[in-house]
Amino acid sequence: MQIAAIIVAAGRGTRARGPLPKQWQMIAGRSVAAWTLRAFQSANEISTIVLVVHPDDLDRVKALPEARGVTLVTGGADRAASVRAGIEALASDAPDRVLIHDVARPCISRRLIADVCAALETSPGAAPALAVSDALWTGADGAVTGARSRDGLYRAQTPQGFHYDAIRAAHAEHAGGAADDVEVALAAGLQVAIVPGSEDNLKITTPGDFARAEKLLAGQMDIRLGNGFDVHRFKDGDHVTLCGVDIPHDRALQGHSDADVGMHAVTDAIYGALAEGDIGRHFPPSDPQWRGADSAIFLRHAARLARDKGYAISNIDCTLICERPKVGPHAEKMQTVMADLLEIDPSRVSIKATTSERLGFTGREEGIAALATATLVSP
Ligand SMILES: Nc1ccn([C@@H]2O[C@H](COP(=O)(O)OP(=O)(O)OP(=O)(O)O)[C@@H](O)[C@H]2O)c(=O)n1
Ligand SMILES: C[C@](O)(CO)[C@H](O)COP(=O)(O)O
Repeated sequence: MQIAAIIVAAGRGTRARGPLPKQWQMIAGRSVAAWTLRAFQSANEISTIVLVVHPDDLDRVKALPEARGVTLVTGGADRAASVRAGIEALASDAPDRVLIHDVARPCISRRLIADVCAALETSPGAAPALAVSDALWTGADGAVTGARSRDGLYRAQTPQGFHYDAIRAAHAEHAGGAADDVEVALAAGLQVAIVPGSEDNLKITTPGDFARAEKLLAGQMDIRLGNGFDVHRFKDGDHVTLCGVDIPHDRALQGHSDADVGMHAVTDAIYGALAEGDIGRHFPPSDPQWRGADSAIFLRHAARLARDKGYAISNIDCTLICERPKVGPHAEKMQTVMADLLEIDPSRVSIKATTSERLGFTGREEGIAALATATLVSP
């Protein structure tokens, strides 16, 4: 079952005001768009993300680490046109289902995404909403002119989910002017199930909404720190592999796998932050299938585990401790290789080295040690 998410972000946020469109303004340490993307990136159900942006924002979005791996599409003159652009971008490799979400709802929870996906098992459309709980009036010129029943009235939220082919056809037929995709679906005769929404899933619309969203996101944030330490002794050989880079040397490192001591320390730091033990627990040295294994397997596994548990890797810092070989000339390549395996921006990966002033086992060149720290952030 392929479920895609379309995040519409091509609006100008005029009601929210501010120096930038609301999706590029910062709350709780990152942009509104980054928070929204992260929520969908950490949802296990979602396989593809399309971000629909304004043409003026393309450079800004390309510089956003959270936009890595996301399909970018330029939007249209109104929300519906932007949604259609997102839907058409998926057509060549059509998903089974699609969730359409406002970028301006950054406090969306993984729970709500999962609930909408689950409701699509039995309905061609599903969307979160909250029953209206205040009394409803009509008014004119600052005075109440009447009362209305609130029975059966709901406040609509996003993500609004649909079977892909059905919502694509519904949007293609619609004359325009719909407030949301549920309205488009209803016009095409699709049934839409109501999923209980959340007061926290607010849409940033006016300036006061930023503070409410900031409070919710700052409160939700779970920051985890892990450390890793590893040592491998030298043996005869002609190169060492450090942080995924082969470096010619007059010795090699001994180990059950490829003995990439730096990659092992980083992998253990991630497992540590997740309280998930260490490499030995996930890839027992007693198991012959890991003999000589490429350590990238271990690192990818740890990074995927972090994502599956809803964490983004915020940064990695690794120190290699050896007299030789010199790490400096290879550090940039190591940074790129590690960032690629971790699926994060290279600016979030630090690889450095030190000698131990010829003291101890590293000083006597009996082996290489590595020490790493990983910071994971949720949501
Ligand atoms: N041409 C448009 C207009 C809106 N949207 C998106 O639709 C969502 C809901 O719209 P709204 O909250 O009204 O955002 P803006 O149009 O940006 O705000 P405003 O109406 O205050 O200018 C937002 O995520 C917005 O970026 C879009 O993708 N393309
Ligand atoms: C889609 C929506 O968020 C559902 O509540 C809403 O209709 C968007 O309205 P806007 O006027 O475009 O902000």
